[in-house]
Amino acid sequence: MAVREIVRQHLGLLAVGICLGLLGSAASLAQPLLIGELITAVSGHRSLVWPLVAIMALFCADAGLSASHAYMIGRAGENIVFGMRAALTSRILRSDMASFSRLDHGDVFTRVVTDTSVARISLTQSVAQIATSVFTVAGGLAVMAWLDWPLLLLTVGCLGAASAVSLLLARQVRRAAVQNRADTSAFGSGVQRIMGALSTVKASRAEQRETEAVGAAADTARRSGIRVSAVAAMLTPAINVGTQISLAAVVGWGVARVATGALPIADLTAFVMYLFYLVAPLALLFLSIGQFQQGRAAMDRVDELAAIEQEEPQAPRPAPTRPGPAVSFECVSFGHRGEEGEPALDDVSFEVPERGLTAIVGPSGAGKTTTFQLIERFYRPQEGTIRICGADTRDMPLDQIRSLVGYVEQHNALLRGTIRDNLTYANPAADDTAVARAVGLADLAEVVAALPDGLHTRLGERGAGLSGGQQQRLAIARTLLQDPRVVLLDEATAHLDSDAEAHLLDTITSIAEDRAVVAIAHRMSTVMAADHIVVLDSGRVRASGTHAELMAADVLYRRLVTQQLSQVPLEAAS
Ligand SMILES: Nc1ncnc2c1ncn2[C@@H]1O[C@H](COP(=O)(O)OP(=O)(O)OP(=O)(O)O)[C@@H](O)[C@H]1O
Repeated sequence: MAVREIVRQHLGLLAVGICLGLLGSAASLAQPLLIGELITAVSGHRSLVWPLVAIMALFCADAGLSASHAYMIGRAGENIVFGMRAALTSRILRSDMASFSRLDHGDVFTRVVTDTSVARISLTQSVAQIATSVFTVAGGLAVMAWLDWPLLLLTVGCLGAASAVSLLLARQVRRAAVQNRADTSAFGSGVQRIMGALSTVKASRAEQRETEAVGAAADTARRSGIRVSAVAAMLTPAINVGTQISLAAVVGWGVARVATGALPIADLTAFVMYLFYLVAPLALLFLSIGQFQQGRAAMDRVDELAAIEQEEPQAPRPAPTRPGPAVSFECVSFGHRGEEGEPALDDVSFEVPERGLTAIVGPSGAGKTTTFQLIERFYRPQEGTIRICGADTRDMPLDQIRSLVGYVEQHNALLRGTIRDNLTYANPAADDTAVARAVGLADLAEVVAALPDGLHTRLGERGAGLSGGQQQRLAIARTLLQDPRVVLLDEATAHLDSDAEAHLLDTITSIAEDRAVVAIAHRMSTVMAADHIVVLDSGRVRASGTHAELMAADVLYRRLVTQQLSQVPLEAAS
């Protein structure tokens, strides 16, 4: 949803706020007129009661209207920023994986958090300020014309020149602000990057280098920020100089006309007061135009992110499933860079039985992870058909695919929060019995019992607080709570001792008893335990069968196994 549509939803509140501001300006505008009346009453020896009562009433109305205006505008602003953030979050969560993976995540963060704030100021405070300032200035000029139009012409001449300069400056502000938004975002990306790889930075002794690199980005943002301030700072003085020149000219010529009797002193007093009243709204007008221009740069960035390609539209209803293979690939081809690039999978066909463990093995870059990504429908194949439980994934809503398939990733599978939060992430309604069963199946009961707060123990970023093997078993338990028909398991490559390895294998084989488990197998023990093995090489299915069949028939498989037995990680053999 574009920023414009979100603003449209809150236009009512914004309009009420602006109207209150305009009424407040009208109340301010009437004040010099009443003060003129007061002067006339004093010089004419008339009663001062009504002029004083009217002035006090106007002061109070002005204060009340200004406060309500500020509240309404602030409220509309918060509603708009909420709308933008909610829309962006939803667009990101439903974005097409290929499009999302091309984005700089630090920049995405800056757009969602900072640019929305900057856009809010521009869309509410600046717009309201521009409206009330234009009204006040126009109203002031109208009253001044009524008081004495020759003096008004003089004023407009002086102020017009200053306004033209200010408008030129406001355009410069926009240009400088666009650059500053980009520089701030680059700095945000740098911070995000080092936070995500702090241990690598430390292990590589790159602290000083990174301090300098991220510091340089911060300095670039500082410089462009100073440029914005420098140009914006010239806006108010430009208008002030214009008003001061007008004031000197008006007072000089006005006094001369009072002396000749062409202009009453009360009118000149009121005229000069209006001129003073115009200074602040005029300065605010150009300041707000400058601020609005800064916000437009942020709005463009919000709109750009909101336009991120979304996952394909959902099929209206679940496709019927039937007994048979849990997953089948029929002549599937797919390239991460589209049809022109090198295909990651080329004419791939294989089947995964309804129950049991299927291992996918192959050298690094063979296309194992891509196979999982296609089953989860993170990407769409360019050719061929993928079926899950007999249904063509093209006809299935994404929700149906992702509830039938559970995905246990090798890395980054856990989130900050308690162990229970992590367990129930895919099925928040799971009760304690189901949680305990999943914990038992994943062989985690002892681990959880040994923790100080059991299931309520809090984990750090990406599951910090548990070992690699425990993290993966927790991810398996989470998938089991989702009760999928197919479990995709990207087996952890980190070294596990033989006990932990045996635990993990027991877990995998026991869950494969009543569902299909497809494992990207890095360990020989998993490959040997598999009921069915698919060998991938350079994006093609090279062979498939049982361990014994493949040992007899496939030279690559034999080499992979031999190298694994001599302790070389399976995927490194090519
Ligand atoms: N996001 C991506 N953009 C472009 N190319 C990609 C992307 N992801 C993977 N590839 C390419 O697709 C091919 C298959 O990659 P994939 O990750 O599926 O291999 P893999 O067998 O899982 O490798 P590994 O065992 O090393 O993880 C590789 O040539 C890889 O360079």
